Amino acid sequence: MVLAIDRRSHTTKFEHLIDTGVNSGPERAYLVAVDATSADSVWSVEDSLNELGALARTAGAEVVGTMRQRLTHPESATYLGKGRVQELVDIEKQLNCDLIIFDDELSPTQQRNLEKILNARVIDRTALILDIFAQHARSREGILQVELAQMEYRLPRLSGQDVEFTRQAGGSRGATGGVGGAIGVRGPGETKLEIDRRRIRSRISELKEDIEDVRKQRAIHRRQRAAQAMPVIAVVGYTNAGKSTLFNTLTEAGVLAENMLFATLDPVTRHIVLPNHQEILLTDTVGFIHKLPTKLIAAFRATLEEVVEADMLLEVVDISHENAIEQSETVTEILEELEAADKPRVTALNKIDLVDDPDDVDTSLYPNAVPVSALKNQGLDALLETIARVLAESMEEVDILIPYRKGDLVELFHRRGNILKEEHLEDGVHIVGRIHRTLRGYFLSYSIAE
Ligand SMILES: Nc1nc2c(ncn2[C@@H]2O[C@H](COP(=O)(O)OP(=O)(O)OP(=O)(O)O)[C@@H](O)[C@H]2O)c(=O)[nH]1
Repeated sequence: MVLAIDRRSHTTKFEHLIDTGVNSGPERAYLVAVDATSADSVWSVEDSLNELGALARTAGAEVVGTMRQRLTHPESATYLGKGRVQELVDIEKQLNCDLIIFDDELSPTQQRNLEKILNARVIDRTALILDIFAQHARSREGILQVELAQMEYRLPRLSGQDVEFTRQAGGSRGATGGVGGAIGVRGPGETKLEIDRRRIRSRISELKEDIEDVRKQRAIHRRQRAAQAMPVIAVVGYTNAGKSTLFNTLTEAGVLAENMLFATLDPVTRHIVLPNHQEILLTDTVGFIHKLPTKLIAAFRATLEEVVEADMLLEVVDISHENAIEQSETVTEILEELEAADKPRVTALNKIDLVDDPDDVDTSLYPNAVPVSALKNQGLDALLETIARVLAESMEEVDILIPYRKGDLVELFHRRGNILKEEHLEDGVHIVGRIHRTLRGYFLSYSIAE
């Protein structure tokens, strides 16, 4: 995969792993998986292959067949056993395959060995996911994060072929590859491969620095938001569950919604008001996926910090998907990795309009679940009410007397808190109510001692 500048628009774009076939028809992909599932595996190999097929189609390929082999673990040299690899050589000829896509991340050795044996291009699940992320990266932050993950993925896999990268997000600097290029000046005794490695390493450190700047910027934004003291709710969910659509419907924010995996890469935050007049910030995040490459999670740390720092999570589940439960479990596993699984959570069981019998949906399988259709605008009032209720549960009760000269604080309580009792006394407004912990500090000094 090569990064290049789109000269017409002067914006950065990625050249893709899969030829989307505008001129020549889509590339023909054959999918391969090792079935190493055990009794406690969440995903079956069929479901994993189906999903790999959806990913391949999202990237623009046509799926022409699948193969699986039952093994306790993939073979270290060639992923599949020798016999199956030989079978694959025949199949790729018969089916005229352009690509063979493996359902796990291949080690650099597996990749090299398979490339020697097979004629079609060898791609693994990680490279495919990274490619789709690259297609959907919109903001400078998203582009930087995807490029870092791609570079880290490529470094151990370099085999001495050309590495060319000609861009810097934002277009401030460019360097052309090849001998004598701005980065690629050959040092004494250096081979082409060594130069390539050195260039990638130096690009990785540049990217890390840029992403560190992004993180600092985000931390500043979070502090500014904290000063507004509105609870932050992060929208999380499996890719394609309908996060952006729900986010849009709830905020009318116009975030891109596409029927493709990973349309969302960059978090966006919007302000909404709940039915009880409480104000919250809703933040859209990146879609999760089964076998999400760990390098990608690391590269997306700046984005995922929004989830880690949120006060509550709104998980969107595509309840019409046959793997809805597996997808939700995968989301929980990733949240556990991020140490964010214990946050209060509301689940939007989305796409209920596609379910034949909505009454059959077992809402008890998900925390605080509400069936909705983000697209058809169904169930959204109930969802907002549930968010308000769950948020209230994480609020703390206060009993305060606010002097009349502090009218702004009374007003703040009206907007952000739940008032249980309010009376106007001689020396101020007496309020008994619940307020989110982020705001409690403002009112502590007005507490009425027991
Ligand atoms: N029928 C139906 N389709 C929906 C609903 N909500 C979303 N969709 C469709 O599902 C597809 C994916 O929606 P998105 O909102 O882009 O999903 P996402 O979770 O943000 O996706 P990623 O960016 O991949 O994480 C789009 O084609 C939406 O129109 C719904 O309630 N009903």
